[in-house]
Amino acid sequence: MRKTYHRAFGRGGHEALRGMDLVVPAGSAFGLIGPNGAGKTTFIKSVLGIVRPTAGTVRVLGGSPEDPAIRARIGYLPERLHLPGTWKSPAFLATVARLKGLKPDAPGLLRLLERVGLSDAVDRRIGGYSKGMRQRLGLAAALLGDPALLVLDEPTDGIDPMGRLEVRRILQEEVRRGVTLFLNSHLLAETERVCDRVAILADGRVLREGRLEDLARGGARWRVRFAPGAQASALEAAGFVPVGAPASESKGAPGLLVEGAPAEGVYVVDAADVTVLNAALDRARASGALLVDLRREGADLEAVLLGAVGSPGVAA
Ligand SMILES: Nc1ncnc2c1ncn2[C@@H]1O[C@H](COP(=O)(O)OP(=O)(O)OP(=O)(O)O)[C@@H](O)[C@H]1O
Repeated sequence: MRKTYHRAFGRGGHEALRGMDLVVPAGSAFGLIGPNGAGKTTFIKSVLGIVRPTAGTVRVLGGSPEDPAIRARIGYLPERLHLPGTWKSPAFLATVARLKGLKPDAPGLLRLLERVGLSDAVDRRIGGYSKGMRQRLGLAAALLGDPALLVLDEPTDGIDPMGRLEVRRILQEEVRRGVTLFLNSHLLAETERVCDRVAILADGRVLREGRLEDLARGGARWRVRFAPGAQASALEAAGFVPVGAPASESKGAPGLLVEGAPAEGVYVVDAADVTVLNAALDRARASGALLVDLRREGADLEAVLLGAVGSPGVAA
């Protein structure tokens, strides 16, 4: 898909999307990340039929984003929310429900407001709401009618950490319900916690796309620290490789290259799943070793993003 914004009264234009190709599997929690100006909002607006691609096609929920029946199954929280300041939230939600072709049901709307943590604010005018409260109201509007697809552009913008936790809980509930979640957030920790797939967009193109496990977490390698006194030979026989040891010296895991400064009691082990990991730990414990710390090796999403788009100076 391509999108060029044409300049008024001028020639040429700005290519916001330059051949973007992306499939979001149904039922996934999909995160779109990338630097400012990458084209994320343009892509979201194309998916929603708000912006028409210059070239290419968008299919959403098996149909066209311009089909009202398809649009009715999408919940959208825009990046910039425009809310009627003199209204109260139940009236606002009732109007959004009507616009979505739903019959507003007052107790249902109050339950929804309670779900997003706004039950104490139903009698106040929206104009007096904080940024976080406005975002929560926007989320409630997006959730109206139990959409099959939730498209959220910076949903936790302006929300405090406790509020973010609440929003995350709601999004996780929705994903468990079978909703497809499409999230654009500059808070990478947010994307990491909520999403199972991620695409990195830069300069109008998808640079990387895949399961978060595969992109970010390095998957199979674990770093383990044992209490002083553990028998190194027994640990190596159990598959643990001391950090800093050249691979050739490793008996337990041939081919495993372990970089880093040698640190007493610190080892890595490759284990494809938790059963293999626990079997290795059982072998270590059987030799008398005591586990002190265990963490998965691998880059976080920030490192993956920087690796894909280069340094911030280059990426901007
Ligand atoms: N209506 C428009 N007219 C002209 N250019 C636009 C328009 N909307 C976006 N652009 C340009 O298209 C490019 C992509 O913008 P877009 O808002 O999609 O990026 P983004 O990844 O969402 O950025 P951010 O993270 O800053 O919100 C930018 O260079 C932007 O200036």
